[in-house]
Amino acid sequence: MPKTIAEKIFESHLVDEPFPGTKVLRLDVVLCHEITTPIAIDDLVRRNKDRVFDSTKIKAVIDHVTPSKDSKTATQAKILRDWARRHDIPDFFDIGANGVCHALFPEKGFIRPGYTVIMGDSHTCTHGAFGAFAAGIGTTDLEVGILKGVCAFRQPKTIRFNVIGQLPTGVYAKDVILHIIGRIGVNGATDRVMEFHGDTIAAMTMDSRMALCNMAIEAGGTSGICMPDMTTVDYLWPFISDEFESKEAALAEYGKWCSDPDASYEQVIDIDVTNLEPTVTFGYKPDQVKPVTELAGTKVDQIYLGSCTNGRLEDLRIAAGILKGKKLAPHVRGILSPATPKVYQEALKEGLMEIFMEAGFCITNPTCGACLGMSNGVLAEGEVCAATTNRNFMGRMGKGGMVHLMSPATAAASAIEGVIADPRKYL
Ligand SMILES: CC(C)[C@H](C(=O)O)[C@@H](O)C(=O)O
Ligand code: SF4
Repeated sequence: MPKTIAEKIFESHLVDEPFPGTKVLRLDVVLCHEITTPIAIDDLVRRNKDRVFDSTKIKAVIDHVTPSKDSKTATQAKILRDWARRHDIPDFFDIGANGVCHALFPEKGFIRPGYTVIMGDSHTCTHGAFGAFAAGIGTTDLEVGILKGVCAFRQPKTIRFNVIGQLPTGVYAKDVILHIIGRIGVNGATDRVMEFHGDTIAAMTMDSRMALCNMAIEAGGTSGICMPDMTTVDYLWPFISDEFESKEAALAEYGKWCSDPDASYEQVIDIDVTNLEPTVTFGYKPDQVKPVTELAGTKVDQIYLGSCTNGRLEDLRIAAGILKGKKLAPHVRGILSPATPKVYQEALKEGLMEIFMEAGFCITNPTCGACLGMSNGVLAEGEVCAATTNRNFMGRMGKGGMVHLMSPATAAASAIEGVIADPRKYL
């Protein structure tokens, strides 16, 4: 019987089916950060179950608030740090080596096609860019995952998105996903896998595919998934070259995880991007989107470049390309949080950081930072931020603050003008 990628992954990882439709899957990796994991750790300790199923399959990072800003966040970091040391978790990333989880873990080669991945974080769907089934889960599931290396899921239904056409100049993966969310709504894919196909996706880099899959959850999606292809293999090659004789051999193996051409879907949605415009949110829900031309001129106080959506090297290159030789508008603050130390270093080497600094940006260490309004750029009441992040909920970046989600290009153009601006005139 033809199968979708999620069906193949479910079948190959099935451990138990305690109730019809509820599948207990073996986990390939359990990812952890310092906001949600300490709650699970404390509970496991309290119940005398302070164990881990396999320390090599657990990856942990302090990323949300780092360096810690107060006693509470310092304690959260300490609980995670002590736990990682206690259990000899080899892949633990502390200050100096840390970065935003959904950028750092793929960059380290921890995610592979066909994997099952969980994390106590809603943007875990990002990792589906590699052809993995990756889902954000709650504390109880995280505890079970840490302890037993399994997680129970309902067999998800899949919505297939056929994305076709060449992206116009100034239009990126972020615009595509904002457009999709705008079209199907914040509940449009609730409890569904969002499968991305088509020549537009095939032409995307892994950085772009991660930006795309990252926001599946903003439409309610459990996981966003792209089919593994040569782009996936190229990205992973430094980590897998010992396992395969050639890239073609790796592709042959990973290609097994692609959905069968005649697999059945709950829904198929066709998206032609040929005439897509740079897209920006205007409200407090990620599905409230408009073409940038309709929002151009909206005054902003802060520009934020970063996050697990758009804090990768490709994003910094795009923004720097627009900002080169230009300055921030006088009334605007610019904050850049590179997603990982590697992104930071590469951007330095390429001269991108100089461009940002010359433009007047403040560059922070790699962190979630302002994205969730906990540090490094919280907005004051009534302030407006043009952000490359993924959530515009009321108060997300600070009480009474307003967030407009957009691509790094649109954010860079807005930085120059001090109002939401169309990036196409700079390209
Ligand atoms: C802190 C964490 C639980 C949260 C999430 O799961 O999404 C955060 O990453 C966010 O983006 O709001
Ligand atoms: S960058 Fe933002 S959205 Fe991503 S994990 Fe961190 S807080 Fe959540």
